[in-house]
Amino acid sequence: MPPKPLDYESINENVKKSQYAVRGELYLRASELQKEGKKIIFTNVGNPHALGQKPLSFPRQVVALCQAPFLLDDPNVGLLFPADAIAKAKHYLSMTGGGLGAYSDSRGIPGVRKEVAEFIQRRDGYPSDPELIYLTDGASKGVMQILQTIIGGQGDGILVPVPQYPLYSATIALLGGSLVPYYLEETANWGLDINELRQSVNQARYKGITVKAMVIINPGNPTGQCLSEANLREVLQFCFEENLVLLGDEVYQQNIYQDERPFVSAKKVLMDIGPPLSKEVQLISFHTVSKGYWGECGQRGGYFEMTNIPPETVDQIYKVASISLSPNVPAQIFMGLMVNPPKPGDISYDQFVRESKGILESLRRRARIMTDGFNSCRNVVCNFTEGAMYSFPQIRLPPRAIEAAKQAGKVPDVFYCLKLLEATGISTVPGSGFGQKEGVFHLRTTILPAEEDMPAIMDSFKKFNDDFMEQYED
Ligand SMILES: Cc1ncc(COP(=O)(O)O)c(CN[C@@H]2CONC2=O)c1O
Repeated sequence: MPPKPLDYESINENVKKSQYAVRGELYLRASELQKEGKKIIFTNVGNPHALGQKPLSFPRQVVALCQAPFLLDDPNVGLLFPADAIAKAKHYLSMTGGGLGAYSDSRGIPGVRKEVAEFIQRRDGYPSDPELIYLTDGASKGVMQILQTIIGGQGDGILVPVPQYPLYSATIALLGGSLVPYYLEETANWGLDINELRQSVNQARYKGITVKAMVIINPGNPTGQCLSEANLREVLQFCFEENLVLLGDEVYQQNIYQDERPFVSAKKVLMDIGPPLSKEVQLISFHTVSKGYWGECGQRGGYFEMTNIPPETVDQIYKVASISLSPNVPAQIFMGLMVNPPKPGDISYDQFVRESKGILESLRRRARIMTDGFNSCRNVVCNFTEGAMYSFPQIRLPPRAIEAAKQAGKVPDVFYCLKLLEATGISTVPGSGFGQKEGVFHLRTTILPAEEDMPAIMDSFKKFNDDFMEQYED
């Protein structure tokens, strides 16, 4: 009997090649332990609401009214919802062709795309065209669609930072393309070195790979570094010289925990540079409602903006977007609300600022608590989380621990993270899931556990780690 079409040996080899560690072996083991009744702290995913963060009130009020427009006809609606939420709900409902249950335009609701363009203009000080902004089911789907547009086969290479967020490595594998790594320098606070970039591109070309794009994740995941304007100018100049499209993953642009390097978009720096680059360099910028102080991961709202992309290519991207009919409509409203939040003088403005500021200030404190906690541990060093939502400490494993991992048939940092999980219930992602230099080991955790729980979590980690090092050190 020949293998059936969906027998393992029959399925697409690219599917088998793709890996996504954020919900990989550690997550699966943690889920098993949870089922057995062990208390697990899931810090593997940047999923703020799953770790207790409360949603912002205003967006939920607006979307609740959009989901249940009959409430707007209730004479008591004003007793439960502020007037500006009611007005906003009517504003978005008027944009949908039939409410949240109807498909929207495959590129997203034009009115929301216009609000995204206006946000980008306010942020960067340069024009943004709503026709070149597509709303997507989370930034993930936008990234996947653009990579699909670029990668035609094994010969097409994508420059990806290492450590990287495995959406990129997994999607490149799925599409049968080639990942071309450029290593971030941990000792330079995960700095990006143009010479390293050039070397990676040359090595790839030597192997016959056509490097077509470069990914930057700014702020970084898992590394948390924020790129300076100078870094971005170097990167854009590099893309211009090497004929690369720049994919600017900027989903953490609201998550900034230091004042030295505030977020600046690749779009703004490109426009600041001026011609020829500002007219020539192709740039796709991504954003989401999943991060920042919104953390609305489950809503699945995102966008990408296209800069210097030829109309005939935009038409192809539109055609492919049409295959999926419509991005999810409630999430488009969340996106509209994110880029166009309550303004000074609005009834909900004070509450919105209080809630959002509170979340961001707490994240900044938690970034510091976690970094300092890791740096107080034996054989652990950790760069400060300048941005994003993660801490990525280096774990200096003694040779006997590496040997024990080998005996257990595990990659060293997987071995360490499994021991950590079993001992403390802290569920992390091994650094090997993000890529790292040979012989250097890390783990990624989020800075999302509740602030009041953070000291106890760090104490629990320190006890485990120092006992582990005691056990395996010579
Ligand atoms: C750099 C980066 N880009 C895109 C995404 C996708 O976001 P959407 O929710 O908009 O699709 C994530 C999600 N971060 C994952 C999710 O949680 N932990 C992570 O590392 C991310 O970290």
